Amino acid sequence: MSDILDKILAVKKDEIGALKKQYSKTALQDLISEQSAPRGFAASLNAKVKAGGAGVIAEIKKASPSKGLIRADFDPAWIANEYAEGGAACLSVLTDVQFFQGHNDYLKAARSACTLPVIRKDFLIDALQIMEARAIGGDCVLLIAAALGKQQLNELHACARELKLDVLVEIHDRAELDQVLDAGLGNEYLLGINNRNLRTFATSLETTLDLLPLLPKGCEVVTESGIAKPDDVARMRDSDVHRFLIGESLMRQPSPGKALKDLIA
Ligand SMILES: O=P(O)(O)OC[C@@H](O)[C@@H](O)c1c[nH]c2ccccc12
Repeated sequence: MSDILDKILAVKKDEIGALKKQYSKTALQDLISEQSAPRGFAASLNAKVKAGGAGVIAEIKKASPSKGLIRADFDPAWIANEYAEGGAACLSVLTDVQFFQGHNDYLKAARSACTLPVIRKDFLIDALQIMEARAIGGDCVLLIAAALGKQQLNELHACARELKLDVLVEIHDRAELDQVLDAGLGNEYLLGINNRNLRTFATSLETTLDLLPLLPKGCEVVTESGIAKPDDVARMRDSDVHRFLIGESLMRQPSPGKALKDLIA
């Protein structure tokens, strides 16, 4: 039986086919050369943590396959400003159209509206999509271990670094952690632990807490998904996890910025 991740990846393969028809590598390189230098994504996140705060990647997400429509009143530029004022270190913008009702234009709008660095949140399995991420103004890309083999992970990471993009590598369990550690990425990446299983949608903060003892020393870990209450943040920070990726709980509030402030106060 094919699960949601398989379904998404099948659509991505079609999208990559279309992208290849639309842009040659040189055409994308031309678009990239028109972009300003990426804003330091990891640096912004780490600066908040160094200063003793929570480093939050605040997510701009209209809908998801597990929750359906999350926010009807959806203005990415306005939300980006809310998040910036609420103390976010970085933004995450969903660009997947079919499953998350995202768009590349939402990333452009959010990034132009503020000075925060932005991660392109999508299912990236081809170098062309990494180039596209840079061409639309992304500062960081997500690489999902569950969607990639070791060698692909290594190649896409190298491609991103060459384009001066930061990388968030996402895992969900021990096997994926081993896969990432074996992929030979050096230490130039943020390690995201997704508390949500992308195949079943089951979400538990224990996912992060259980994997912590297995992580290499000095690993810059980001806990992702299901963070909804100040107590969730406190629990993580008590376990020395200071970087967060938070979407839904903020997007559901009338003022996402105020919600962020309250969450990390
Ligand atoms: O809305 P939440 O539960 O706060 O989760 C945000 C983020 O972690 C989630 O959107 C996410 C994590 N990894 C992903 C991979 C693809 C799409 C989405 C995601």
